[in-house]
Order: sequence, then structure tokens, then C-alpha cells
Amino acid sequence: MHQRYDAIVIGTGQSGPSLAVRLAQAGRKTAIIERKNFGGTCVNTGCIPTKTLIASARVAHTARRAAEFGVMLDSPVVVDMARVKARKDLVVSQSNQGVASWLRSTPNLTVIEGHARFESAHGVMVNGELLEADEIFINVGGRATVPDLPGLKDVDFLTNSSMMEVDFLPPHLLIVGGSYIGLEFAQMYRRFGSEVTVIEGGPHLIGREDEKVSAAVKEILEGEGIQIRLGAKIQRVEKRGDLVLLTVSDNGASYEVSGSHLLLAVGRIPNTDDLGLDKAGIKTDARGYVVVDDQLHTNVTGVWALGDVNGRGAFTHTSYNDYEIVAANLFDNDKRSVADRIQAYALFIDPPLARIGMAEREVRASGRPALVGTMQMARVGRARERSETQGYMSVLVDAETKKILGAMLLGIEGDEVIHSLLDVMYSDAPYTVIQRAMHIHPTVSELVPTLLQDLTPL
Ligand SMILES: Cc1cc2nc3c(=O)[nH]c(=O)nc-3n(C[C@H](O)[C@H](O)[C@H](O)COP(=O)(O)OP(=O)(O)OC[C@H]3O[C@@H](n4cnc5c(N)ncnc54)[C@H](O)[C@@H]3O)c2cc1C
Ligand SMILES: NC(=O)c1ccc[n+]([C@@H]2O[C@H](COP(=O)([O-])OP(=O)(O)OC[C@H]3O[C@@H](n4cnc5c(N)ncnc54)[C@H](O)[C@@H]3O)[C@@H](O)[C@H]2O)c1
Repeated sequence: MHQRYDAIVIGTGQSGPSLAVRLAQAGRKTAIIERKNFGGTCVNTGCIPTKTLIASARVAHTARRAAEFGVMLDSPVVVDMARVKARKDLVVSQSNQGVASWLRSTPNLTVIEGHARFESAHGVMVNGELLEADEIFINVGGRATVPDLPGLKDVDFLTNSSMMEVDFLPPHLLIVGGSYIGLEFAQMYRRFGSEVTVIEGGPHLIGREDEKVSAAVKEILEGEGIQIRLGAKIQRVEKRGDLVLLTVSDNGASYEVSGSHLLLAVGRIPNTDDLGLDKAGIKTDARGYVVVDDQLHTNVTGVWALGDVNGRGAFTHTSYNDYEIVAANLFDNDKRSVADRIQAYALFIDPPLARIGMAEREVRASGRPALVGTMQMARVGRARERSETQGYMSVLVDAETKKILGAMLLGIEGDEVIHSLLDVMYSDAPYTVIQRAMHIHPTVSELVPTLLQDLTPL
């Protein structure tokens, strides 16, 4: 069998569905192919389920603190993990089914379930059928890396995907990797009631951040009773009775860590190894990411790559932004480019860590004269009223142009508040615009102008 389309989208991640609908609405006969769950990682095993579970964990945490607020509960907090999981499954299924029914109800769009593989630059095989199109869009995302650790193949382990099936409380969760996935699960399971140990190979947590930010995050997590081992090189993984045992070396010294369950959170790899890219002549880099230009074209004319698979971003918002860039160039004669994007992301521990633009070490390395403003969250009325004063805010400004270079907000609502700074960066306005703005009391945002009043040389 052989089918001809105007456009084919492979994968239903965070850019594929929106693009497929836009293509179909523009009159292109379009097919979208999904091999597993509609909505991809974010919907099924990533952002949505983890943030739903984090919400349950926060309720447990708040309930344990109830007496501090004068609210007396007459029995200890009990977390029913089966109900926690059922709530998460409901939220996920709403999104997953929403994507599927949106795609299926779009005129001019054919939805195909199966694994797609390139046969040529403009031909894709799925379920034994060859589909051809002049325009092909790759949105296949990535999956958890499983490291080559001695003994691992003989031990049961979890990844962010299999964690979604957990409906019980692991007595002691060992987490290898102290970055986004590791730390979000660490705090979540600690709050559900598990013992948690994080084993990180690098010298500090969330290695992309400035060391003092990592140190502040470490202090918050340790304050909740999470054990953190840094600089840990895992020598061996083995099963001992009901336990998983890790033998770890650190600067020549060796020690053992054991727990009931093991979660691997050591990064992700792109889903390009089973996509037949060689048959299409599509270039990848040394780590398997599809090489794209600033408009997300691959080296093959008529083939684009969007989302995590292009290595230009690793977040839902970067994938969705990829869709906007491709659509603007294809349909709107608007030459949007990835190069115009300002880095922005958050780590959803509680309180969250939000980051935009450059980190302090990047500004220092650039050699440009810069100013910095810092404020402890303990100074923020909203934080004190809620007894959630952990963390601090920090903003970096170019001393000459007065433009904001970057910001880090570790504190309650930092993930929302940071957008006022981000939007000033996008408007290319000086920091004085926000410094002179009147913000609403009592919010976290009201302190942002004050934060910008006391800038000192970096
Ligand atoms: C635990 C976790 C938490 C996260 N939390 C956040 C967060 O809070 N905020 C945030 O911004 N980001 C978060 N992310 C990252 C976010 O999930 C991804 O960046 C986002 O999903 C973008 O993915 P994508 O569009 O590239 O494709 P994906 O969402 O990965 O989807 C790709 C789809 O393609 C399908 N596919 C793959 N190969 C083929 C093939 N050959 N044929 C057919 N179909 C195929 C897959 O089955 C999948 O459905 C998280 C990730 C994880 C793992
Ligand atoms: N809040 C969010 O937006 C969010 C949340 C979760 C995941 N994500 C996305 O998922 C991606 C993957 O996250 P991640 O945390 O798995 O990966 P990561 O690449 O951010 O971090 C992996 C960590 O594991 C450590 N590590 C690697 N091998 C190790 C080993 N053998 N022993 C000990 N430590 C080891 C690394 O030093 C690093 O700190 C992120 O890039 C992010 O884009 C985003």
C-alpha cells in the first residue's frame, strides 16, 4: 500500500499536534503518526503527571504543618498512594484523550497509530504502509537514559515512565541523578513519607546552575530530611535480600548506600535510533539529536525537526515555541527564529526555582560590566504571611545598557513572578521600566521593583 499526503507529522508531543492541525486547516492533506500515547512525554510521563503528584505531596506537607497555622488535625497525616495515583491518572487521561479527540476531529487530518520509520527523504513506513509527502515534521521527543552501570541489568529499577505505575509507598527510594527529574521526585516521595537518598555524580546539584543556587536548593531539601550524596561515582549495583545496594566511590573513598527501590534520573536521549534517519540522509549530532538551523529545517529540504529531538530545548514550552516558529515561517511570512528565544525554565520543587537568561557565572565569563540585585524571600510579606520564607531572588543587569541579563527566583510563586522580568527582556526595555512600575500589595511581585532599586556591581 502507498499513500500520498501533503504533510506528515511524526509524533504527538508538544509541537506535532498543533502543527498538524494548522497544516490541515491550511488545506494540506496531513497525516500524524503516534506509536504510543497521544500527547507524548509531557502529558503521559512528564510535566502533567509529575506536577499533579507534586500537588498531592504539597497537600501532605501542608497538612503536617497545619498546627503551625493554628489548624489542629486530630490524627496523623496518612497518604493513600493508590488514591494519589488514581488522581494523577485522571488528570493525565483528560489531557491524553483531549489531544486524541482534537486530532481525530480535525478535518483533513488522518491519525495513524504505529511506529514510523523513514524509508527515504520523503517516504515513511508505518504498519507496513508507505506514506509519502513533500513536507515531513519530526516531533519524536526522547526517553530516559539507562546508564551502563555494573550489575544494573540484574536489578529492578524505575525511570520517570515506570514511576507512573507506582501506587505504593517505597520505604526507601534511592535516586541516581540530582537534577530536574531526580529532585522533583525526591521531594515528592519524601513528602509522601519515603526515606529518600539522592546520589549525584557531579560536585553539586542541578549542575547547570550557579553553585550558590544549588547550595540553597540542597539546604531546602536536606531540611525536609532528604539525604544527598554529591561527587558520587557508582561502582556497582546489586540486589541484597529485599534491598538494592549501591557501592559508591568519592575521591578514592568507598561507601555503600542501600534502599528498597531505585529510580534512575540521569538524563534523556532522543528517539532517533529507530527512525531510519540514515535512509533519509538526515544528519544527527554525536548524541543522536537531529541537526537543525534556526528555523528548524534539517539538512534535507522539506524535513523539519521540532521539540526535544532537535537538541535546541528540552521543555514543553521550547517544543511549543518550535511549533510557533515553524508555523510563522510556513504560513505567516514571519521569519521567527530559535535564536530570538530567551532561555526560561523552572524546577518544580517547593518552593520552585525559576530561571531566565544568563546565570551569574555566564555573566562573569562574558566580561561585561554588570549589576546584581539580591533579596531574601524572608523580606517578602507574602512569604512571611504564608510561613514560606525559604529562598532568595536575584537579578542581573547590564551596567551600560540597563537591560536585564538574567534572573533567578527561588521562592514561593517564583515560577509565576519571573515572567514580569522575562517580558521586559522580550520587550528589549531597560530594567527601569519594571523598577518604576507600581505592583499590587501584598504579592511577591510587589518586591521586584524594590529588588531593582538596590543594584550593586557584580
Ligand atoms: C519527568 C519529567 C518531567 C518533566 N517536567 C517538565 C516540566 O515541568 N516543564 C517542562 O517544560 N518540561 C518538562 N519535561 C520535559 C517535557 O516533557 C518535554 O520537553 C516535552 O514533552 C517536549 O517533548 P517533545 O514535543 O519533544 O516530544 P514528546 O512529548 O517526547 O513526544 C514525542 C512523541 O513521539 C512519539 N514517537 C517517538 N518515536 C516515534 C516514531 N518513530 N513513530 C511514531 N511516534 C513516535 C512518542 O511516542 C511520543 O508520544 C519533563 C520531562 C520529564 C521526563
Ligand atoms: N521542571 C522541568 O521543566 C523538568 C522536570 C523534569 C524533567 N525535565 C526535562 O527532563 C530532562 C532530563 O532531566 P534529568 O534530571 O533526567 O536529566 P539532567 O540531564 O538534567 O540531569 C542528570 C543528572 O544526573 C547526573 N548523573 C548522570 N549520570 C550519573 C551517574 N551514573 N551517577 C550519578 N549521577 C549521574 C548528572 O550529573 C546530572 O546532574 C531535563 O533536561 C529537562 O529538560 C524538565
